[in-house]
Amino acid sequence: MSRPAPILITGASQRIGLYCAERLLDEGQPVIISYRTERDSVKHLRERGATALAADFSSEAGILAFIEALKGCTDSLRAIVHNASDWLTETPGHEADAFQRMFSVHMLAPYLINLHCEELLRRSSPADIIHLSDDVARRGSEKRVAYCASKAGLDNLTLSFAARFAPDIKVNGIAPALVMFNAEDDDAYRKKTLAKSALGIEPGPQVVYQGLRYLLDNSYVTGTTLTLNGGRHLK
Ligand SMILES: NC(=O)C1=CN([C@@H]2O[C@H](COP(=O)(O)OP(=O)(O)OC[C@H]3O[C@@H](n4cnc5c(N)ncnc54)[C@H](OP(=O)(O)O)[C@@H]3O)[C@@H](O)[C@H]2O)C=CC1
Ligand SMILES: Nc1nc2c(c(=O)[nH]1)N=C([C@H](O)[C@@H](O)CO)CN2
Repeated sequence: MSRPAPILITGASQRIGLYCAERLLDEGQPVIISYRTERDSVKHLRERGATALAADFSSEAGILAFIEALKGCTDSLRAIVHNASDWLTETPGHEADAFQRMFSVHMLAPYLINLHCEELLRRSSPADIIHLSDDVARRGSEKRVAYCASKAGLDNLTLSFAARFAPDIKVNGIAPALVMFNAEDDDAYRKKTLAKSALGIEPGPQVVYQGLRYLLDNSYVTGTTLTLNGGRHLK
């Protein structure tokens, strides 16, 4: 039996992307990851048989260089998971740079990778694209205007690519609210953030993998963005 086509997860050197890559490898699914920072986790994924490609999506040139490297290591793809993300706040005097970075990582990279890798996906059946968005796109963010706008744009890419690539490639999104804190998050921030949802928990990355598994396994879902927000919209 031929080896299954690989699943690409971008930004998988840590946290949610790393967790999902590990779970897919546990199931015998070939995995390709992109990473920006060399970490022990990347070495570990290589040791488990994953292909790890360095990539910086903050520029068109960086995105196109990644696409070329990707095409050099596979002739098909089972799925693309656009997970890479920069959670920037705009610092005074650097607003335009932050906006351009957010646009590039969250919109230009998925856009160009989807367009350039369509044929790789069409060599697999079924085939999926999954965009990692953010529940905050639903209502806006006064603290992260550029980040939020770029995630809202990503949600719109889900709709457009779902229409363009149907019926051979399903295109969906996952829009979490809090999944996992960062180490530097202090107790006051953690308490305030947990209180924003009806369920009031930090669920961990497994809830994103459950959403990923659902979208990969379901033949009748496209153009949909799954909400994983603990009922934040109820508060
Ligand atoms: N964590 C959470 O609670 C939530 C997460 N999300 C979304 O889920 C996804 C995963 O979240 P999380 O695991 O916390 O993400 P991280 O903040 O850990 O970022 C994931 C990876 O993105 C990579 N990355 C950042 N900037 C660039 C760039 N310019 N080019 C290429 N890669 C880049 C980083 O690579 P490296 O480390 O190798 O430099 C990083 O490891 C993201 O899309 C996020 O927006 C949404 C809501 C809540
Ligand atoms: N790229 C990232 N995006 C987001 C992160 C993160 O750590 N990296 N974290 C969040 C928060 O958990 C937020 O949902 C609650 O404070 C959002 N996006």
